[in-house]
Amino acid sequence: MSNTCPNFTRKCGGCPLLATPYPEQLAQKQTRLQTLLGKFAPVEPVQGMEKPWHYRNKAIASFAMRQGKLVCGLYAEGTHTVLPGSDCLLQQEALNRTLEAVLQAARSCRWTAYDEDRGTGSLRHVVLRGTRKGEVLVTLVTPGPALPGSRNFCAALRKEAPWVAGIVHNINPTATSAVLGNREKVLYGPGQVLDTLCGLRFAISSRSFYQVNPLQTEVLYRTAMKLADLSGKETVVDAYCGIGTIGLCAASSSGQVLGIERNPAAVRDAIANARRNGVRNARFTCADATEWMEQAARQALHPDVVFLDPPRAGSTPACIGAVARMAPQRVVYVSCDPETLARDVALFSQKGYRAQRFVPVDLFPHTRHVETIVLLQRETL
Ligand SMILES: C[S@@+](CC[C@H](N)C(=O)[O-])C[C@H]1O[C@@H](n2cnc3c(N)ncnc32)[C@H](O)[C@@H]1O
Repeated sequence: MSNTCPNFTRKCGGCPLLATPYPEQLAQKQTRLQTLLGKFAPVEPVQGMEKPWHYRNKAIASFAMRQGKLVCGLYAEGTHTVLPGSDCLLQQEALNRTLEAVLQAARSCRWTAYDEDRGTGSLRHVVLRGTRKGEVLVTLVTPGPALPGSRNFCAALRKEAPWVAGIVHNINPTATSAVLGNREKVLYGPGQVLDTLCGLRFAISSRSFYQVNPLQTEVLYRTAMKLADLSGKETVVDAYCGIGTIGLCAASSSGQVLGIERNPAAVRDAIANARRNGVRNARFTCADATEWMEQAARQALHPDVVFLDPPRAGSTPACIGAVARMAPQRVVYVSCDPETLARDVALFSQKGYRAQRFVPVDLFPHTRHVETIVLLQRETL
């Protein structure tokens, strides 16, 4: 497929590698990983996608006014200038169609874009979460709680886009770059959508972390399970667990799973996801991963396997130190940033954990990002 994205020349910045053939993108990622991680253990070939298009299940678009008309689209890179359009090559096609339908429904309600300087208008952003079945959760973000005509909006949107399974109104009065605020009101449906990963069903709400590429996430999680090599008896910690996906995938092959996550909405989703899937041996706690690990180490918890899947910034020296004091046989570290992974693997090796192999999975074609899993094995002294 050729680069036919109009925003590529207008520079939304979402896919900087679009002009590079996909095999060449994978080769570049491989070289970078080899340079950063090859000194610790073998780096396996990056597992790419057969069809690296329309994989993203999440879209964030912003509203603006152009010649008196409401428009919606991505920001031009590093700016707050909206590039109108809904034809992204990375987003699921259902999300592109939904963006167009949201815009039409908002125009039919005569809504206008929020103007930060004048404090006028109502619409800031729209966030879409899609499932593999093609259902979509729509979250409209406004600066205040008033959204007159929201019933008409829901009716118009549902008519245009019957696959929309939920509509949420999020209120974000802050002047920061955060898209979503803390207050929400469900306008239509259950306020979340259900997706299937590795045979389990997961509810996703607007504010929870959920991997953006479901096909490749299955490759990632299956690899993580293989590296964890669970026998059915182990105590497993899933740190930075989000909505519980990794821990719940591990639960049927573990004795017990303890999931740790800082975002309360994600923890609520994780608990509901365990119930939804009939998982009885998983518990989820809302806590900072470092604080939880330090306390667990003080209480002499001895997990057999620890999964770590931190955000881009990686884990912390204190968290890694506490994990090492608990002395699990295996640590399976899932990372979306090779630089912080290299830093943390070096820390683990000082604490007696040897990297066995790195398995990279390309969750983000046409971007510079790549996901990598490493198995760290405790060395016997
Ligand atoms: C890369 S996501 C991984 C989520 C999950 N494992 C998955 O595959 O969907 C990282 C998660 O860590 C959470 N997080 C970030 N900092 C944290 C911290 N200090 N303690 C606990 N959780 C944290 C985020 O809210 C997010 O859900």
